[in-house]
Amino acid sequence: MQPILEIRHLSVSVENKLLLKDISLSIPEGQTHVLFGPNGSGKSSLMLTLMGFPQYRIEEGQILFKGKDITHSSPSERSALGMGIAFQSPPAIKGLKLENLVSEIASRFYPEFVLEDASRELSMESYLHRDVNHGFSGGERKRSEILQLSAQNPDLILLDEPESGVDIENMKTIGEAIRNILHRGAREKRTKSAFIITHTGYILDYLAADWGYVLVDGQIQCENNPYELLRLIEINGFQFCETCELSKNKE
Ligand SMILES: Nc1ncnc2c1ncn2[C@@H]1O[C@H](COP(=O)(O)OP(=O)(O)OP(=O)(O)O)[C@@H](O)[C@H]1O
Repeated sequence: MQPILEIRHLSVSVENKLLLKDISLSIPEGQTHVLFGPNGSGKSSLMLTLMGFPQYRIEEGQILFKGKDITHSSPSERSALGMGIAFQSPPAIKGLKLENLVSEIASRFYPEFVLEDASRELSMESYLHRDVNHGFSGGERKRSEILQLSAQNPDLILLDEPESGVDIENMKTIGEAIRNILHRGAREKRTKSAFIITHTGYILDYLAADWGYVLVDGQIQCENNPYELLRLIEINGFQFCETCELSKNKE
């Protein structure tokens, strides 16, 4: 089956500093893959590169989405093709009501979206009239991000640390909402796909993750079952990658 996302030998720089080195991976349609790695290893940079943010300069390699070469496509072209992202630290937008933003997203991407149901699911009803993320707490910003993703209904969901700043109760709300987006329309076709950055792995309690990678210093050090990788990281830290038997990349 054709992968929904394929990254081939991708190297990326920001401000003349090489951040990502020779990254190759492939996410089959319907699968959820996970990206682990220490702070500053380049995880967010990879997500933002995938979404097409122009400050991330592609030095080498290719990104294919649904078989189409999107290496040089704009973020709006990528979202039109079915790619969506929830940021690690979503920005506030003064003067734009959350309800108007979400309705606009739904009208462009997913007209079947029912704002009332989705905002109830995420306990966001009382935030709809407020400016997007303005004065929102960390957890409220995350729920606002997932509401926007829900209205976009993308085929590939990029999630940058969905747990950060979220309490345990809200983690359940967010985890279940993400799972519902992934399974939406599952009767007609396969589950949607996701690529998720996580430090704690809490989100993995709500999703069935298929594969995981450990990124260290801009390179994928090893890859394998994500639950096993998380267990090893918890016990040994990221150093285990250097000698790990799980590595598929090593000669
Ligand atoms: N736009 C940018 N301009 C300058 N430096 C950048 C930019 N984006 C990323 N970097 C640098 O690239 C490195 C990797 O950052 P990145 O945010 O991708 O790491 P990360 O693995 O997501 O870290 P964390 O787990 O702390 O979120 C960092 O040293 C960061 O300062």
